[in-house]
Amino acid sequence: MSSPTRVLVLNSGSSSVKYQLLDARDSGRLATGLVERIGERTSRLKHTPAGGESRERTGRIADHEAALKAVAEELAADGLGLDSPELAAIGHRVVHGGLKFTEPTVVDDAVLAEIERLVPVAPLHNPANLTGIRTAQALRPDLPQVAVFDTAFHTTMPESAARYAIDTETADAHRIRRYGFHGTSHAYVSRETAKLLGRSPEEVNVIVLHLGNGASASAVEGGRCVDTSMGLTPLEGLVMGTRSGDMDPAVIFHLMRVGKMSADEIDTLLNKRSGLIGLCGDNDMREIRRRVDEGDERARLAFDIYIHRLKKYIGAYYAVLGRVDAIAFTAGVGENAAAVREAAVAGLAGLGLAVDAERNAGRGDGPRLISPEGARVAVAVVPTDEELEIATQTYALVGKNSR
Ligand SMILES: Nc1ncnc2c1ncn2[C@@H]1O[C@H](COP(=O)(O)OP(=O)(O)O)[C@@H](O)[C@H]1O
Ligand SMILES: CC(=O)OP(=O)(O)O
Ligand SMILES: [Mg+2]
Repeated sequence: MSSPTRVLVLNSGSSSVKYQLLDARDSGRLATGLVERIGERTSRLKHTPAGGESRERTGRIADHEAALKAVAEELAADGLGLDSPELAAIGHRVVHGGLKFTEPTVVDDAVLAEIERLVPVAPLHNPANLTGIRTAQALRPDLPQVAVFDTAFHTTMPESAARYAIDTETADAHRIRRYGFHGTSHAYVSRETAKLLGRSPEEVNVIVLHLGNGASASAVEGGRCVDTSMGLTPLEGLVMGTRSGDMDPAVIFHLMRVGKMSADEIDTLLNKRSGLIGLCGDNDMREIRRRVDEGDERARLAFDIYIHRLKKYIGAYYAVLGRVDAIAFTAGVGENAAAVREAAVAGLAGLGLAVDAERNAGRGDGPRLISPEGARVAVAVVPTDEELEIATQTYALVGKNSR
């Protein structure tokens, strides 16, 4: 038999698991799916086999281990079970890899220990990633498990961008620096943007705006990341669905001293009850736009704060790069919310930035330009595909190791 070519990719979030089974030879998808609201009574698993009808399971799925077992059952029902000899590896998105992991890595006990050590700086993400890996190991102990790190793409940032201006000894003692996240997406989208322009990644400077529930911006110079908006943890930077992004760090001391809140309470406040949901009670951009259109003032202000921050990062990264060839909008909000894209570049004609209203309102599956004909800077919608990128990297590593 020829060597196996299929890769199962697991993207385990704090309360969700996204997965895809792909054939690495042709990037073809055999099945995709999502488990949402893990741990709640209203959990939902949606499984879609390639070319077939989607199936749904509802009802409580207690934890990530149960979620993965349910995923394995759904795959088995399509004859794509984890016991398949055609499976070459399982690829995992791991959010925090610190500075150690600059490349995709086959998981062993030392790698697991390092991911565990980084839990305090990625408390929403790394624990779920670990459970995903351990459950997959238990289901297929013979298969290579490959970790693909969100932080890897950002390890090229110069020290001037990566360091905070705090006491160096203290920073070094606690490994405090800016790591950046969503790197797999920033890498993929910046390359796809170059392709859209008909140029090689080395030739172009791109600002990537990854706007999902978590959101981050990056400045990519000739294919290398030179700055990004998330820092030690995925809390810094843009306004997000439930996270505050940038603010004066003294807000924390004030809440401790005057608000009598504990560190854990403030952590929860800033990570889970801030951002759009803290500002207006909704974190879904569709709902916020609907409310704005109805004249809701709180939703309007939340939207304006979100856009103001985004615009500041566009300006900052324009300055960091000096020359910008393209701005790429990606992830759930970036790919779908025309109103966000329009507002983010409104008034920036002086920087060569504009969107064409008709192009911006249009839809399409692949990467597309939304700037006017002949614009100095291309503005584009470039769908991200973290799962495909993880599968490609996983297969490249496993293939290399087996040769
Ligand atoms: N049609 C749409 N219009 C506006 N926003 C959308 C649309 N579809 C999805 N979104 C936004 O995308 C977000 C999810 O993005 P996604 O990249 O899937 O996030 P994550 O990977 O962090 O879960 C949702 O919270 C929602 O606000
Ligand atoms: C790192 C991060 O914020 O990831 P997500 O957007 O999936 O929450
Ligand atoms: Mg995401």
